[in-house]
Amino acid sequence: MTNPAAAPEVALEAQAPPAAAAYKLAKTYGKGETVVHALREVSVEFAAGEFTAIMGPSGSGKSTLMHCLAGLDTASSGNVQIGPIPLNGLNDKQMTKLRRDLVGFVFQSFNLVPTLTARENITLPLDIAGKKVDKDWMQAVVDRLGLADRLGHRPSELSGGQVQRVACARALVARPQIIFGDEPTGNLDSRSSAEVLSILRATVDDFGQTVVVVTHDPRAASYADRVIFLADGQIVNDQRGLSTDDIYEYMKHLDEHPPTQVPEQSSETQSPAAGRD
Ligand SMILES: Nc1ncnc2c1ncn2[C@@H]1O[C@H](COP(=O)(O)OP(=O)(O)OP(=O)(O)O)[C@@H](O)[C@H]1O
Repeated sequence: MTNPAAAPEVALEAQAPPAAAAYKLAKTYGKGETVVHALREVSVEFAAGEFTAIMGPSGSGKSTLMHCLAGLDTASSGNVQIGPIPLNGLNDKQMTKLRRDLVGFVFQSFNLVPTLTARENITLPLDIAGKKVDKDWMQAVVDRLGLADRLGHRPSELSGGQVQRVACARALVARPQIIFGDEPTGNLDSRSSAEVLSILRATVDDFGQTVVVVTHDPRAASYADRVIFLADGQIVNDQRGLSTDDIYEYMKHLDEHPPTQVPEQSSETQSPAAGRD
């Protein structure tokens, strides 16, 4: 017999809004003969609690897409939503507040403040925003990342791996709607890189966090639940459960069938999974 208590949960899950989404997002640079279509009406939704990697050849529009999604850049047309909030029409002040309240960032260079302790670095975004730190949550994050006995140290007194973990804790402690990573492992050796990716993976698995990273590295992308491939400003593939080899093979395929072979324009030419449905 069906458990009647389970039904509402399923219904709620089906209706859960995406953590972030782009609808028909276009970005062009320049005009006339020199025009560059960095994004060609890209539509994509990022489900809450999922880890997505964005891949594609150099110049395919990965960073542009991520920057528009994170409210760091504005598109030429189309819409972006963070949670239920459309970014269109927000002024600079509102955009800054939205980034501060709803978005976490983990960048290639981890941008810790050298004169502050690990604890102060972790709480800095909340302190700037004048918000109270949720002590229990901070403790849970710090414990999970193995930083409990390092909170009084400055970045120069921490190992490279610990610096990365502090940067991840800082992104997590404000409980953002979504964490964006721009090549978060770009400068790291393979061990440190695996550590950052495991942390991001754990934030999704243990805390239900939503994570979206741009990466060139098939191994890094294999930590994700879902991989979106861009070519020539369009989503050309969107799949879940890919191995490093699958991702490597598809990237090779994109190199052998360069972006000029992707048809011009519009959401109809994208992977069905990329559309707003
Ligand atoms: N400020 C800009 N002015 C002109 N063209 C730009 C500008 N920023 C990006 N572009 C162009 O837009 C396209 C997409 O760039 P984007 O940086 O998003 O690609 P990417 O996939 O992140 O590349 P990479 O992997 O090399 O970092 C490229 O053709 C790039 O040259």
